[in-house]
Amino acid sequence: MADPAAVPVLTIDGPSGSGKGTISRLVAERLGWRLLDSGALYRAVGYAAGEEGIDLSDAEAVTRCARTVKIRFQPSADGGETRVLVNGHDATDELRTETAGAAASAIAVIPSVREALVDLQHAFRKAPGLVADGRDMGTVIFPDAAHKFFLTASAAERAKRRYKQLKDKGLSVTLATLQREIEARDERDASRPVAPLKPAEGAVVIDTTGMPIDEVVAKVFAVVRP
Ligand SMILES: Nc1ncnc2c1ncn2[C@@H]1O[C@H](COP(=O)(O)OP(=O)(O)O)[C@@H](O)[C@H]1O
Ligand SMILES: Nc1ccn([C@H]2C[C@H](O)[C@@H](COP(=O)(O)OP(=O)(O)O)O2)c(=O)n1
Repeated sequence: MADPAAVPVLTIDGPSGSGKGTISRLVAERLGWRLLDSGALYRAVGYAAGEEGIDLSDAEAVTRCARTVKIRFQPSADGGETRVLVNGHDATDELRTETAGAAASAIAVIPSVREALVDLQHAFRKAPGLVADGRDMGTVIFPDAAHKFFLTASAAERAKRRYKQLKDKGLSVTLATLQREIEARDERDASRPVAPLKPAEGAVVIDTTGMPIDEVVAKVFAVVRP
């Protein structure tokens, strides 16, 4: 079997709404590489735990859930959004809400939950390459990645982006609440002792405030040069 460590990885970390998912998808498409949306795994565990009636601060029960939950990414038949199946149920719509983001952030502070998801994340590393998006892709999960990026943008701009995204999907949200939730999540993700949100050593930091998506992609490819 080919050595997974020989498969190139490009990591894109950053806070909520910085554009990680969008940029990762575009970069992976252009390189013809696989994609790992690690945030979806944490969201899925938070969701599955909630479905089982588990208190999200019960580290033991949430860890058991993280070890047993079945998460499957299913490309949509019409080329649209990838569906996320959690224990066989299509939970894509539930997972995109800010409630699911907050639940993911809450269970992500539990070290044994993070450990339970490591092998699953490493399994995405398959030829010809992987683009991995999250909080600790460059620092913890793929420290040997060839290219590491960290996207940021002002909290106000990230809240505006998320507001538009959720409104477009028909969800009822307010800008002020979203900005508060995003700032609370930033604070928790960046201050936790294990795998906190921070740029990996040597990561290229891109402040995307006021920068169009194609320009961010161009900045990535200025470094990667396919
Ligand atoms: N540079 C950008 N300028 C404007 N909008 C952006 C930019 N990057 C992403 N977006 C939009 O912001 C929203 C959140 O982006 P997303 O990629 O989901 O962020 P993240 O994965 O970091 O939470 C999406 O609707 C996306 O289209
Ligand atoms: N690699 C990761 C990815 C996500 N998390 C946690 C922390 C985040 O607030 C939640 C949700 O992450 P996700 O990337 O889906 O959220 P955003 O799209 O950035 O809003 O999961 C993590 O701890 N480590």
